[in-house]
Amino acid sequence: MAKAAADVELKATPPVLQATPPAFKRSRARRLFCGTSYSQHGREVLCKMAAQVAMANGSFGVSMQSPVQQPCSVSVDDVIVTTSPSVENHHPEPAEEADSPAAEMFRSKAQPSVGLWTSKRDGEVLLRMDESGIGCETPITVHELLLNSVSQFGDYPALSSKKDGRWTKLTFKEYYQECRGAAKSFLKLGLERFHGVGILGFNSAEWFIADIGAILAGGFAVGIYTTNSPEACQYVAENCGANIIVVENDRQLQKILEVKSQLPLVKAIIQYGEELKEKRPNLYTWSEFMALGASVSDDQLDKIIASQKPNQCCTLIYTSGTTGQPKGVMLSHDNITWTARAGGNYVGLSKATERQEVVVSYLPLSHVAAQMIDIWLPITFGVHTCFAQPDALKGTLVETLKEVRPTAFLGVPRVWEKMQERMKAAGMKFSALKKRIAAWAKVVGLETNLRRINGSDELPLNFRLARSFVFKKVRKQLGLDRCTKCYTGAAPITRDTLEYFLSLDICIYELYGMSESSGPHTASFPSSYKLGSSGKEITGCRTMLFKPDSEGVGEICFAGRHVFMGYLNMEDKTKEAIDDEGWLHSGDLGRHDADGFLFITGRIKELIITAGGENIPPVPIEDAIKEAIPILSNVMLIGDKAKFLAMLMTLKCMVNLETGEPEDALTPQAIEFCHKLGSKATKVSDIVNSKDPAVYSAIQKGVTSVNERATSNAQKIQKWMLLDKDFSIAGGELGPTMKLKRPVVAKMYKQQIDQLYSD
Ligand SMILES: Nc1ncnc2c1ncn2[C@@H]1O[C@H](COP(=O)(O)OP(=O)(O)OP(=O)(O)O)[C@@H](O)[C@H]1O
Repeated sequence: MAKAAADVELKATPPVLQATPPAFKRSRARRLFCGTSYSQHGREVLCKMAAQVAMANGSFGVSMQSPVQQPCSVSVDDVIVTTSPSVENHHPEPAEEADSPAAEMFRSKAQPSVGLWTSKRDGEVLLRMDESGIGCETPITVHELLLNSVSQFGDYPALSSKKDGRWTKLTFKEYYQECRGAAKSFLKLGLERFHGVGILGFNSAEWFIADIGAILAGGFAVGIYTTNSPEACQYVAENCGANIIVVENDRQLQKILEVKSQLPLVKAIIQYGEELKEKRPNLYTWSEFMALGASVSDDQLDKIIASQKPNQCCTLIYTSGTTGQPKGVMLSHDNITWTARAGGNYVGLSKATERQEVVVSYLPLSHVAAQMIDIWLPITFGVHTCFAQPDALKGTLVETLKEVRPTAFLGVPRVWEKMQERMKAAGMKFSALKKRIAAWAKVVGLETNLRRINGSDELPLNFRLARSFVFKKVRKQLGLDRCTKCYTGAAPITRDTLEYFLSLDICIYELYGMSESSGPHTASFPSSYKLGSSGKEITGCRTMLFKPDSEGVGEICFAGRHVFMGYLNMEDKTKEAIDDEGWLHSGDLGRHDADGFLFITGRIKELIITAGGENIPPVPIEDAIKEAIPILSNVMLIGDKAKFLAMLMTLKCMVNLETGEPEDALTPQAIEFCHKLGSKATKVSDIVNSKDPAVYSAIQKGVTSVNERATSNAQKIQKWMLLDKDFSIAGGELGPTMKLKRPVVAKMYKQQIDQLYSD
């Protein structure tokens, strides 16, 4: 039996117990813990954890004595745990003998001091270990997570893809082998340690395999938004030091080729989704790429895998830039593996061995939410991921949902809103009788579900009837008939949309978090739900409301093992995000209710501060306007440093399914709205060019009704303008998760805004 050792260093600084595995000491691939503990119990936990990691590295039969206060040795059957009082005093001893190549790697990577954050690509951080519970579980790497997954779910289906009308699937075992294969090929192509593999394309098995392959090969997995311009792709590729770019198709390839001459570090491009239109040096098809790794040995790859540490970066998530230049959010192995475990446990995901969950992968994978839901939770819990078609968001998503019938589904608010709009439009075509039944069912559905949220478990007869004859059919038509976990996240959702789905007996649970928290921070689920709240912290995560006002609203700050490592190459931005005590400042405003539910009330970065000095969060006003005037698609409140508030508005119009561009034709729902007012308009231009009196006065009426409810005069909308084109991702006004890019809109429509304030 191999002897192993782990060192534990302790420092008496409240409030968190931190530990960072591993560095290297003495003759074997041992791991070092730098811990901060403020209690005897904390020290015990730290020692236990060190022992666990030592065990994971090949030592068995651990038993422990209680650790003592000062520098000490805790003798363990196979593990020697040494404790000493200060992290700063630690200097790793040089290796005496190099008995494994992994040891060699560890030695060269040992850092004299590590903190809670870093902005260096090869940096390490202290892990924010808890004293007990899930927060003190042994940190693992992505590779260790994969091995766990293979041993538990090896033969279960992991990934299913539909091509030319046929589904093909990979089991967890096969998936793992494919990832290893991709890792070898990346090494062959010259992927360097802590350098990026940029992945630019729609969700597919190849996307996942490239992502994980990049990590196993010691690089960074870096999703690039498919909506990025060539320059935005260049920014990300340059920032992460990409050696390799993986693209889906010729359209994405052309973007990279356009900027390739300015990316000297890029050594190869791989295209996975369609055949190459032309051959070029260093351009590979997916199968050519996968074949390259044949000459790389398992041993070579295993050495690199063995050198990886849970507290090192493996993934970069680039923020979508709704508030400025995108930042590379560095996520460590532990950020990903711990958050997936903690988040999945919290919302009650079942393991494949009990009941296999199924999800549909369609949201942009460069976003942290999609990576968590589609890649990391599935690997942790053995979830089966099925890929939607590339035109999912242009209309085919529901077809895939109907076919796959997922058990869990995450939609960003805009996805739920679009579903709501389509269902309303379809409802308009119902016969009078069907319309009456639907209206009755929705009233019953909402009333009953609101009562159930407030604790009632009564299911009255009318509700049961509505469920049998209406709700079940609706769920089936949406492909959500098996789905017990419907989520929204990534942006605020309106109460109107939540209530609409609740009236159809679909309760949408909220996830709240950010890239910097590896995805989720709070979540709601059936027994922990309040309408309009984003739930409570995932077990092991903590919230602090910074500088709360008289109503208890303060900046939401996070702590826990989900907090990111830092922004790549952006030390100042990192220091702005993580304060001296280690709290991550989200920039969001929120309050807790008496039961501990978090309500998000706005974003500091979005606050409008009028010339009169009043702070106004725009979202509640915008939501109220959209609810009062259903023909509106997008609205943006403006008035920063101005004397009064004004609003830009767009109308609901059809979208070109190919380009995603908004068209001039109004949606059937918008046309119906106009007809009810006596307007014959069928196009956006009909309304805007003629300032259609019926529509304009209906909008003014809605604005006036919202103004009447305003808490102060400063919160009233004094002027508004209808734009002749809806906002869109293609147009640049919306981010990839369909979040409004306020600074971009302000710039694009400067002339119109100036006009509002000059008249
Ligand atoms: N459930 C939710 N309700 C309301 N807002 C949410 C929710 N989930 C996430 N958000 C918002 O999204 C933000 C995190 O977004 P993310 O990390 O994806 O950054 P981004 O939008 O891509 O980029 P940027 O930082 O440039 O805005 C949160 O800070 C919060 O404002």
